[in-house]
Amino acid sequence: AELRAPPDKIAIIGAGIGGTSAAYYLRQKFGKDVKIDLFEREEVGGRLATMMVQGQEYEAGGSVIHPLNLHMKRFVKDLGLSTVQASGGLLGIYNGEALVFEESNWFIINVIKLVWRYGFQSLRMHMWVEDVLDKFMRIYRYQSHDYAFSSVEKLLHALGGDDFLGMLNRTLLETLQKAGFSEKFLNEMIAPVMRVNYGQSTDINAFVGAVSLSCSDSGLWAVEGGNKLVCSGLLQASKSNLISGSVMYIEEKTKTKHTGNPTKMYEVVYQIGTETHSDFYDIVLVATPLNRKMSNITFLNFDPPIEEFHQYYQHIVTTLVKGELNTSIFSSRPIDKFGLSTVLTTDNSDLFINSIGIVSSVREKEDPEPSTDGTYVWKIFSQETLTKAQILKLFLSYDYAVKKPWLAYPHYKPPEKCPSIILHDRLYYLNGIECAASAMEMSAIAAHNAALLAYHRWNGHTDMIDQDGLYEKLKTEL
Ligand SMILES: Cc1cc2nc3c(=O)[nH]c(=O)nc-3n(C[C@H](O)[C@H](O)[C@H](O)COP(=O)(O)OP(=O)(O)OC[C@H]3O[C@@H](n4cnc5c(N)ncnc54)[C@H](O)[C@@H]3O)c2cc1C
Ligand SMILES: CC(C)=CCC/C(C)=C/CC/C(C)=C/CSC[C@H](N)C(=O)O
Repeated sequence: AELRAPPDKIAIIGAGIGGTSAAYYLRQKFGKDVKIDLFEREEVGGRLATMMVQGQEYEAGGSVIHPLNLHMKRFVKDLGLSTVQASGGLLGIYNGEALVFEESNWFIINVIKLVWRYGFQSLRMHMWVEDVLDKFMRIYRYQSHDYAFSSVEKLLHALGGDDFLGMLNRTLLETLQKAGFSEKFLNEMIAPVMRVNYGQSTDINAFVGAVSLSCSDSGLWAVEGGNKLVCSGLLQASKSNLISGSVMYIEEKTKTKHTGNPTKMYEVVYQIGTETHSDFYDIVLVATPLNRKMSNITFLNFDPPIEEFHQYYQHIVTTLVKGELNTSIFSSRPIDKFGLSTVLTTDNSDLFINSIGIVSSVREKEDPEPSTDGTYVWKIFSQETLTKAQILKLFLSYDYAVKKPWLAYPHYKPPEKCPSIILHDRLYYLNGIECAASAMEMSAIAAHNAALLAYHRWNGHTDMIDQDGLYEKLKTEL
């Protein structure tokens, strides 16, 4: 197909995994001559961030990556980074009175325990998640053939039709109830996984529920040295220009280019310290959640106006504590026989935490060495900031407790209506995909899609956008 001259300048707002992977894909599509500016007002990495304590670094935000997250896998390979395993250790589930489930070191014992308590529901649940993941994986084939989608809904529909898209409109609870799962299994096994991963219960949409349950698969991994290294690596590999400033306004204006032609461009107004600057761009990608609390970007004088997004993001606190766990909260067994390295909680546990688990530093290849003094570094997720009294309830003694609050991911409340990807002619929004599910891979998928969409729309390749029947069409192609 005919190609128009590439754009001169592209702006990306936000240098998290979404923004940096967008830079990477835009460079692949538009070539070396396009100037790409990447705006970041805090740290490169965004919600991929580490906390440094006593000379050791730990993941504080996005920490685990699924073995089938193929974009993340590809980035790590292309950037020459190394991986570490991100799961391990034994898991327990606490309901406020007792541990209702305790994992054993022996696979067969776990199977017997699960079948004894829940019949074959655990197996059926894995099959349900696998079915969702199978359809989800179709996106990689579509994207490798350069197909793009103009909305999150169209993207999800292309993966598995009405039923797949319909998962956004149903809660996980109603979906699994309809599929015959028992109240006991939902309360004791499913809700705790939703609490640790998304700070909510089974009231979230069924798609993000499946994504969350996929975290129970084996083979979860992380990037050695910290997941945020992917972002700095992509920034460098894409040869983009990092502008450490905060974007305040975006406005469409007519500019006369060097060719002498009046051209519609976007003026991006940003602040570095107390100084205000501005620059003009042909294409703009917004790679941060658009709401007042998280990005505070105003779209000036657009006709029709660009809608304001009010999606509420879940407040979650990550706390790292080095100390000796007060195991008597969870179990009457002697402390040296506790053996669990993660405890999840049920909705009615009446405990002030969602989860607690031993963490390894970002450089540890294996599980932490057995401790000689009974102390480990524990990562706690809670809805609110933990008080000293609460920490003292959880630990017999502790060396330190460091906290990081997040507006972590959307508060899911199906039916979900996802924000538009195309905000204006050449102005794109990536983070609407989080209304389906928030995860590193989801941002990378949104970034690839936005780069393809921007490229095809720039060149007028409408046949590469929102194609029906892609699955059937690509079945016979390599
Ligand atoms: C505690 C926690 C645990 C998580 N665990 C996992 C996990 O284990 N696995 C997983 O896959 N996902 C996990 N996630 C989700 C995952 O981290 C996010 O989905 C993903 O990192 C989002 O990336 P992003 O680039 O889209 O957004 P962000 O990382 O939020 O990036 C947006 C960037 O834009 C910048 N910005 C905002 N406004 C402006 C402005 N006006 N001007 C300039 N810059 C601006 C911000 O500073 C930020 O750096 C977790 C998230 C949290 C918070
Ligand atoms: C997108 C697909 C198919 C899979 C992604 C699965 C995945 C890794 C989801 C992560 C969900 C999430 C927000 C987890 C937060 S907590 C993670 C972990 N338990 C921790 O201790 O940090």
